[in-house]
Amino acid sequence: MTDYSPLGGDPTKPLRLGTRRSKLAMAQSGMVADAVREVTGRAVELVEITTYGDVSREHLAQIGGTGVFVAALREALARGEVDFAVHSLKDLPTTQPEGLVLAAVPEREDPRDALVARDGLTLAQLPSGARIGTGSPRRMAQLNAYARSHGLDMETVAIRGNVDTRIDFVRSGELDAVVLAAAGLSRLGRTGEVTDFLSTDTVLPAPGQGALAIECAEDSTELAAALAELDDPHTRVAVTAERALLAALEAGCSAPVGALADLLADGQTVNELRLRGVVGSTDGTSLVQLSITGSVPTSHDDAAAFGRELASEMLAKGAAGLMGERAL
Ligand SMILES: NCc1[nH]cc(CCC(=O)O)c1CC(=O)O
Repeated sequence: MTDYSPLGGDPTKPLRLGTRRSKLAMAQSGMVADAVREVTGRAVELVEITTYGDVSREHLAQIGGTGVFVAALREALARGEVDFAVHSLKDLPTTQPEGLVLAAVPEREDPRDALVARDGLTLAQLPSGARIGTGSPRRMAQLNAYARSHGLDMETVAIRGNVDTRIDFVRSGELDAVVLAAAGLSRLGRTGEVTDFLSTDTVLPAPGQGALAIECAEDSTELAAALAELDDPHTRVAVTAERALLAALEAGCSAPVGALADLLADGQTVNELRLRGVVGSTDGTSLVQLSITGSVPTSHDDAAAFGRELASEMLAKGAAGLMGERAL
């Protein structure tokens, strides 16, 4: 595919966007397709690709955690079957494979986790004995730590599945609440079902949560340049710092690691970046939670250094010992 340039050649040919087939992935890809049509003036067609993460009923962690949703899309890219692919950034492994580039990270949606509980309950209103469903060790660790510090007797229950499956646990009365990414619900037009947007002081999201990643082959230089118009520099800086933290902790997307970089503004001027990180045991008995603030990084390397610095401070406080239980 060395001299294959999707933006050159026949302009009547649609650009092929590789996507997972879940409702959420299709919604995300549809939004990106619209934006790409706008910036390129080209037709964009969605090519659905089934990934192992979509067909397996096993818990994500058991089938290898990091990257199960991503591998099949990348293979299709590498084989030249699609021109570009859209991923949820939080599902992307932190190492960039040879030959592929992260052409754009568009403006991030709400990064917070959201509670969908019975009877409109907020986290603070959940009664003792409440059962909360989540398959994420990161969410478990922080929810259990919250319960402990508030003297609440809550139980986190391991579940997995798509958005409908997870919300059905609440509808059916099997669970009192489930926790999902607010961004996913928003892209599906379902924020109305959220009963509480969880404060990032209580639950830090996964690194990159709420952001999308648009990836293409490195040698599709014209396409990469066109896609770069969809890049949001502030989001890019934030997620670069968050993912460098994750990488330096040597953790994957199923590790109990939360991170969020905020740009702090003084009036209209963005002048500082705050990066918060957390790692915890899933039972919530121990959490290492730290934050650093500094001037806004002006390069990819500076943003990554920001993440590595927080990681080394967390490791000095015992973070490594809390990631032993990879997965559930
Ligand atoms: N791990 C699955 C996954 N990957 C991305 C999202 C939501 C969208 C996003 O974070 O951008 C979800 C679902 C969830 O965590 O509820």
